[in-house]
Amino acid sequence: MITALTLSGLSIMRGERLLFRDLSLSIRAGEAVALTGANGAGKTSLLRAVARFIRPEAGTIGFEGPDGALDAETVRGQHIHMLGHLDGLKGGRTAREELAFQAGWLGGENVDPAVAALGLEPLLDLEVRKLSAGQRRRLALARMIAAPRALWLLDEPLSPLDARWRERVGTMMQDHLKGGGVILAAVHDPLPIPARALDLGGGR
Ligand SMILES: Nc1ncnc2c1ncn2[C@@H]1O[C@H](COP(=O)(O)OP(=O)(O)OP(=O)(O)O)[C@@H](O)[C@H]1O
Repeated sequence: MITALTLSGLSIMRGERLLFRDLSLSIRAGEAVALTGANGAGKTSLLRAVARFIRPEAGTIGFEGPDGALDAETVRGQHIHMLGHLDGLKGGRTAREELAFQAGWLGGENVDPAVAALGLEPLLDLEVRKLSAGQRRRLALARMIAAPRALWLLDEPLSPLDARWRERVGTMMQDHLKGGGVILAAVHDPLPIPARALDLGGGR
């Protein structure tokens, strides 16, 4: 469990460009933050820094659990789901195989609740490469139900979803928060749940 995520004095560079500097934020269990900003402002880069895929130029990213500070590598290995806009799925597997693989790799055992929550039953025998963008996104989201983890880092999670699935995934997010989860989501459209806004401003 993560009780708080704290960013202090964070600066991130990509290439030669400083995307933002001196960013501070604290998110507690049960809270969602909607990260906004223009194209290129650094939303994805911030999510990737929290997931430890890239190193900040300055500042710290800290995680707390019920017994105090959590080691960042443990957090990355056990407590984070990162959902990028490319979904991270293998095209040649069936949806059933891919979900079983991803859930198993992340330590999830029973995929049935995830299949039901994301309405995947009719899609399970299709190859991932044959799924539509919204169907792929639902498959990608299913791993977060199949292998529960506290911190959801979501990059434009709802963008390919139709109105019905936006609403259902909104309910999933709300359930995650009620269970003590934390959500940091990069968005261009408002999230369908109460969320604090953090605007990274102009990009290029
Ligand atoms: N690997 C990289 N090397 C150099 N520059 C990069 C790299 N990845 C991203 N950038 C640059 O960093 C800046 C921020 O990119 P990022 O993807 O974080 O923006 P974003 O706010 O998520 O944008 P969008 O709304 O378009 O998704 C962009 O100008 C991009 O070109």
